[in-house]
Amino acid sequence: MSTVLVLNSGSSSLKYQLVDPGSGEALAGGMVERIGEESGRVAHETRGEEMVREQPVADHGAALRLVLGLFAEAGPSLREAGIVAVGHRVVHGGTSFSAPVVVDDDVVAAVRALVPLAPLHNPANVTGIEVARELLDVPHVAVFDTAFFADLPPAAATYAIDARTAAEHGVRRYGFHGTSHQFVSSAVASHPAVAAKLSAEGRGPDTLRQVVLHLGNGASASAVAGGRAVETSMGLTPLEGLVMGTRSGDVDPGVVFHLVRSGGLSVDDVDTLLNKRSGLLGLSGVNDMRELTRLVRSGDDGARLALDVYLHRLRKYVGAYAAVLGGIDVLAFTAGVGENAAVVRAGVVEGLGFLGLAVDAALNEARSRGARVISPGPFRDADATAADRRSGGAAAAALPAAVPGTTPAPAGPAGTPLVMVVPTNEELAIARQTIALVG
Ligand SMILES: Nc1ncnc2c1ncn2[C@@H]1O[C@H](COP(=O)(O)OP(=O)(O)O)[C@@H](O)[C@H]1O
Ligand SMILES: CC(=O)OP(=O)(O)O
Ligand SMILES: [Mg+2]
Repeated sequence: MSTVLVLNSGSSSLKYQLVDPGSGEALAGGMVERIGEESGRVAHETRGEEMVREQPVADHGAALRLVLGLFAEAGPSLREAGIVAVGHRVVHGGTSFSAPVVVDDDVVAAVRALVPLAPLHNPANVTGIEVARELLDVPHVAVFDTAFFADLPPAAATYAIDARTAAEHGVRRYGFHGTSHQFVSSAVASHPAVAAKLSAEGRGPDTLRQVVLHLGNGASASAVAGGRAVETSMGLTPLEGLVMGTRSGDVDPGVVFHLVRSGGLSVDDVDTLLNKRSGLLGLSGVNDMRELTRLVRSGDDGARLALDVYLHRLRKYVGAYAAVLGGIDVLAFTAGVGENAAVVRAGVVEGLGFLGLAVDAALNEARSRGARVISPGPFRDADATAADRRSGGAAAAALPAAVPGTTPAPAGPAGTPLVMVVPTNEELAIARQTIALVG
């Protein structure tokens, strides 16, 4: 067996997974949280058993040493598991990287040079790579969040600001979460229900138009035409676009000038405000979608407004991307919120009936693993039908609606878009790209 250790180093966390790219199986995985804080925590899971430790973790070096210790103690042994490489998630690849690369000193220097464009993410990525190279004597591969979007059409990648200034400072739309958007859009394209739909319409896969919504703590949308990304909501940095857990997404840039000139905030203050104290957290006091929906159910007005702003932004993007694509065949939901929050999926689709989008309530609320169709109509897979039977009403209770309900468009046999839930697996995608390079 050949396995890849995948590392996703965040500013105060280290997520990891030992993956067999051949079978797709995760042999172990976990997360070190609150690195550099007074109280740290690590949870390591293997063979369905979780081992949790609460202890201070000084830095990313200490975090990785701790993780390697847990592999030795709780298994599996990295050597026996046949580790052949480490795959690193790197958030910003700038214009230097449009594909995975084997890490050497020059690559580390280039990732470090991109820190000003991703101050929240790239410093941790650099540290993670440096520490891992020291501790694990196997090839290391960097897989970039930006790569899938490296070839966006110029009209989508270009900001309408002075061209010379933009070029001088590398100002353009880069896009992020690309590993996830690529994984999900390709899972959509190879799904039997999608193949059946295209075949019924007499069309090839190169005509497939998808909108993918990656809704996690960070959130982004992409428009994918025939497998190629043609638009995405994150920009120069992962701050633009959708409303996120703690990030504002789109705001008028004038807000920044106003807060600096008249509000007495420094540029760093505004950076922190928009990245860490905005989004759902800024509007409602909580950034976790589970807590937010609980507050909405309890009648909390701030939470209701936060959810409405979140859903309004999503509907706006789906409509815009349908226009960019000249139509929509599949709307796919993924990541923590997209995969689990039926209420969010229903809330996005509500009001988009004019595009032919609709969800079947039972399918939407079924708890089911695996990629599945949740719209009504003929192109449903066996998995969805089974999920339908299993659901048995355990689904999320409907929330009080602020948006007037619209009647879903009747499901037509052909031409009607599918709404799907497609679990993302960035670790598997990184492991596969890593092994493809060094295997
Ligand atoms: N069962 C659930 N219902 C609603 N939201 C959920 C559920 N499980 C996870 N989430 C939400 O998913 C988000 C985290 O998504 P995730 O993709 O893990 O984020 P990230 O990788 O960016 O840390 C959180 O807002 C969390 O509330
Ligand atoms: C790029 C980005 O926003 O990543 P994350 O969602 O992991 O913060
Ligand atoms: Mg994520």
